Amino acid sequence: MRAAAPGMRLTGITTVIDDSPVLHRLGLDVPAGEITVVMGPSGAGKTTVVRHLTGLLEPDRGTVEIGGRDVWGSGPDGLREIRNGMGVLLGGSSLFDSSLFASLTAYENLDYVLKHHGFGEAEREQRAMAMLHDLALDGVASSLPDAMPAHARRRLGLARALVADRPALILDDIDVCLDAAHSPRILAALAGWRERTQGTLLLTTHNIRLARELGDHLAILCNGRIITTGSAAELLNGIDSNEDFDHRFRVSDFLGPPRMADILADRERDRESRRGLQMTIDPMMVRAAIIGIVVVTLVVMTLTLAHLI
Ligand SMILES: Nc1ncnc2c1ncn2[C@@H]1O[C@H](COP(=O)(O)OP(=O)(O)OP(=O)(O)O)[C@@H](O)[C@H]1O
Repeated sequence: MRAAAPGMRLTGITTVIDDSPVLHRLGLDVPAGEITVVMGPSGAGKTTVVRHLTGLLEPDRGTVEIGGRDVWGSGPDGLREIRNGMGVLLGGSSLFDSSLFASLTAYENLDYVLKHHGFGEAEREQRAMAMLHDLALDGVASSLPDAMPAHARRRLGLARALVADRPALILDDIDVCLDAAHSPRILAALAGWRERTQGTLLLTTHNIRLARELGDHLAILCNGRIITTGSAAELLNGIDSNEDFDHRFRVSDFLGPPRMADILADRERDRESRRGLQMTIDPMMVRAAIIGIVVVTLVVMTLTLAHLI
């Protein structure tokens, strides 16, 4: 039987690390069975949100819920159960970040996860081999993670998160995997996971195209707060570059003083839109509006005078 996809919710999250505020009153809803993409500039707090959701870092204030369960109020056993229900890929490309066992080969790393989730031997072999193939890792099945190139190690981390078809998936900064040669396979593997589990996926990325193609929902995180949420397709419609992204979401407003280049670019855009507006005003319409105002004023004055007399 397929496990139900959990919703995720962060409420009023405030986090201070080394006396520096990182998140402040952050709220985020991740609907069950859908894909939510979190975007925002470097240092905005995306990884910190992931660490709260995955039970790695307790916030100073606020609550984190997964499937209605309080992640930080469930005790060690509860936390373990919640963690068992999710596949996780942490940011960064080091061995530690990818949650891989250094002493196990690529194949054994996947087999370990599958055994932990109670799969029988035949299904373990079938699933591990299929996942290695899907993510172009056949050639390194017998290699230890340390001996692999960083991009392959990263894909193995993703394979580990996907292989047991858990109903929740949290992927921090998968951009590292998304080189031109491998991104179609990665997107296909994610689509396969989604089809099989109908699960909930939260991912963080800087990749606008990926967010638009994959995301149902988009949340923009800036300076430790969610500043915008909505449909990923609608919010990212027509955005092709980081400059477009910054302009639409006014990201630079949240990062200290604005840059002169942005101000000059805004002025130019205003000038252009004024020019566009002037061209769309029809002189006949202006004349008709003035005549209408004069007629209405005369009628009102006549009625007022008649009333006074
Ligand atoms: N362990 C830590 N010690 C000190 N500061 C930290 C630590 N972890 C995070 N921070 C600080 O918290 C802020 C948010 O970091 P975080 O990694 O969550 O941002 P991010 O949005 O994921 O960035 P990126 O897109 O570059 O991965 C940054 O200013 C960072 O320096």
